[in-house]
Amino acid sequence: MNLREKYNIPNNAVITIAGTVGVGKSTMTKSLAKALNFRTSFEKVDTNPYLDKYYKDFKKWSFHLQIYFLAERFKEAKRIFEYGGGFVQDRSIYEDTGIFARMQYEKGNMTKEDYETYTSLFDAMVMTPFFHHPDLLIYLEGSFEDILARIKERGRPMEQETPVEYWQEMYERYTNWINNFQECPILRININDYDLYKDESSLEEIISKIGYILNESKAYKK
Ligand SMILES: Nc1ncnc2c1ncn2[C@@H]1O[C@H](COP(=O)(O)OP(=O)(O)O)[C@@H](O)[C@H]1O
Ligand SMILES: Nc1ncnc2c1ncn2[C@H]1C[C@H](O)[C@@H](COP(=O)(O)O)O1
Repeated sequence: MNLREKYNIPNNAVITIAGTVGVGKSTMTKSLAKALNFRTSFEKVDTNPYLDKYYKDFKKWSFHLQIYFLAERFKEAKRIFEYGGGFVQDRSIYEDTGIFARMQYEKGNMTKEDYETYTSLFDAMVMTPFFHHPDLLIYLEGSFEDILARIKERGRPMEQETPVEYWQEMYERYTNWINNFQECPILRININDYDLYKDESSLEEIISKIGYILNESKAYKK
């Protein structure tokens, strides 16, 4: 019996991994999908035509980048829908709107008109049949110092050159955002409580919690 069956996780479940930049979403997405035999949905970073430019000039590129991410997330939502679920997704669409777009608008790096265009496009997209809330959002959290160390260790040049205040503000926004998040069930995991590299059993513990929450929320929906 595999771990998905052992913990009674439906094979059409959609699990989204959320959390600030560098916290460990992609690493968790890969490990979890492998253990559950699910497909993965990743963000495009290396082939993103705006990301480098965005980090160099937020004001000029914020709107372009948000539209790009929104289009990508929508295509992924459609792909997940067409497969009928069974996915682990690296970052949710809610973070694009609730964290990044909002932050750049509030900092004056996106005009009111651009922000309204962006949010109306988002609202129209989530009304389509392709878009479903995830069955579970796993929120990865840790201390700001630990997360900053991971950004440094990963070493993407554009992120190294970004002032630490950007990461600090994002960290604080994430803390507020998750405390008010209500779109789907949440599992909060502290990055000090597992080690996917050295301790394989820590993933099973996470999967058992996922199974518990998914089955609880299923019972609640009945
Ligand atoms: N469980 C972990 N223990 C130690 N280092 C980790 C762990 N998960 C991720 N990392 C490291 O942290 C950095 C950021 O991880 P990544 O998964 O790319 O984060 P994200 O997708 O949230 O930006 C990478 O260098 C990765 O190797
Ligand atoms: N919606 C977004 N706006 C701005 N920047 C974003 C958005 N979504 C992701 N990003 C950036 C942050 C990182 O530099 C890369 C990849 O994110 P990660 O959290 O490392 O997976 O894209």
